[in-house]
Amino acid sequence: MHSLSPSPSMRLSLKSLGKPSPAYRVTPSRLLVQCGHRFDSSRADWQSACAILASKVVAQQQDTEKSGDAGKNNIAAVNGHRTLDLVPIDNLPKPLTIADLSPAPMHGSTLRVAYQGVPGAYSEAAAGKAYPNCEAIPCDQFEVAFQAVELWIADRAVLPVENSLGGSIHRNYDLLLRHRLHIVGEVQLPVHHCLLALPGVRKEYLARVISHPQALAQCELTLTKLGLNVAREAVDDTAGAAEFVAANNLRDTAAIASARAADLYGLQILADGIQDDSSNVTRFVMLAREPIIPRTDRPFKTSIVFAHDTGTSVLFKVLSAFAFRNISLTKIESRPHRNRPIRLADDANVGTAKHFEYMFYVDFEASMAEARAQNALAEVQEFTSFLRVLGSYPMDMTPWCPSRGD
Ligand SMILES: O=C(O)C(=O)C[C@]1(C(=O)O)C=C[C@@H](O)C=C1
Repeated sequence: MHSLSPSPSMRLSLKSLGKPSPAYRVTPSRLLVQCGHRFDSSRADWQSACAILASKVVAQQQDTEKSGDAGKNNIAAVNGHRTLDLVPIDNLPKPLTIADLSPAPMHGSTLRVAYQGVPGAYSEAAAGKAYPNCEAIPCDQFEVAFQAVELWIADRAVLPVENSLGGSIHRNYDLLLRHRLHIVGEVQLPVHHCLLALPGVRKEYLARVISHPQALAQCELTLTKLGLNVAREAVDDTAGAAEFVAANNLRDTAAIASARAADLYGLQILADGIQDDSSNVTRFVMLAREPIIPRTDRPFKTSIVFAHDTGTSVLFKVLSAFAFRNISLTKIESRPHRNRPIRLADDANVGTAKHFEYMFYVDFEASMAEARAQNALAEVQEFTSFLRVLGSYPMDMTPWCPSRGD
C-alpha cells in the first residue's frame, strides 16, 4: 500500500510519538485548534502542543501539592495546642459517584480521540459520532492511534474493525491483541462514498482511482459499471487519497472519499453514492486505557479472544457454552496464532499433519455483569489455553438510517 507523500496535513506518526519536541513554539490557546479538527500548522507544532499539555498536567499537580503545603500552614497554635483552621465547606472533597469511575480526560473537559487518517476520513466521522464535540486527532497508522492512547496523548482511539461489504479489518484485530487497551464502546457508521476529482476533470480523463483498500473493495462493481476500467491504487485512507489528488494537481486521478473530503480539499464530486450496496456500514470500536463497568440496564456486547487447547471438537464446545445459555454470537473471526502458528500431529502410518493454529475473536450479546456471561466464560476457560476479555460495552442501537451524501 502506498503511503502518499509529501502530505500537507498533519498526523501523528510513530516517529513523532517517539521523539520529544525540540522547542515549545505554540501557546496553550492554540492547542485546541491544533489538537482538534482544524489543522493548519506543522507536525513540530503539534508535538510542541502535546509537550505543553504534558507540562500543564505536571504544573497542575505541583499547584495541588503547593496548596497542600499551604493547608499545613492553616494549623495555628491556640493556648499551646495546635488547632486546624476551619476549611470552607466548598473545599471539602466530594464523594466519588459511579460517573467518576469511568475514565475521564486528564486535561480540561474536551476528550481527545485518536483516529487513523486525515480530516475527512470516515474514522474522523466515527470519532465525532462516538464522542460529539471531541478533539479528533489524526494518526498516520492504526498502531499510532493505539500508542497515542497508551502514552496519554489521546484519551480514546476509534478504529474500524469490520465493514458490511469489505469484511474485517484484520490489522486492528491483531493490534487489539498486541496492545492492552480495552473496548469501551462501538459505533456503526453508514459509509457513503463519492468519486472525487479536480474541478473540470471528466471521467474520460481518468487513468487511475486511488483510495483505502476497503473503499476500493466497497465500490468495485460500481466503478466497473461507470466504465472505469482503470488502475486502482490502495493508499492509507480515503481522505488522504483526496488530499493527494488535490496537493499534486493530478488531473488523471480520482479518489474515493467522503463528500466532506471533497469540501476540505477543494475537489468536485464526479459520482455520488458509489458503494456497491446502499446499506454500506462500517463498525468501529472505541478504545480506552481502562475498561468501563459493565451494566445490565441496556443491551451490552462483550468481545473476547481465545486460543483453543488440545482436544477434539474444542471450537464446538466453546461455542456451545454460549448457545446453551441463549447468548447470541454476533461475530467470529480467526487470525493466525503468531506465537505458535503450526501444530504437528504425527501418524506413524500416514505422515505428519500440519495444523494451523488460530486466535479466535468472538463478540456476543451479553454484559459481563450478567451471571450467564460469567458462567459461559468460566466454561470457555476449560477448553482454552488463552482467554482475554477485550471489553464489555454498550451496543450501538441507533435507529437504522442508510448512508446519505452529506
Ligand atoms: O479511510 C478512511 O476514511 C477510514 O476511515 C478507513 C476505513 C476502513 O478502514 O475501512 C473506514 C471506513 C470505510 O469502510 C473505509 C475506510
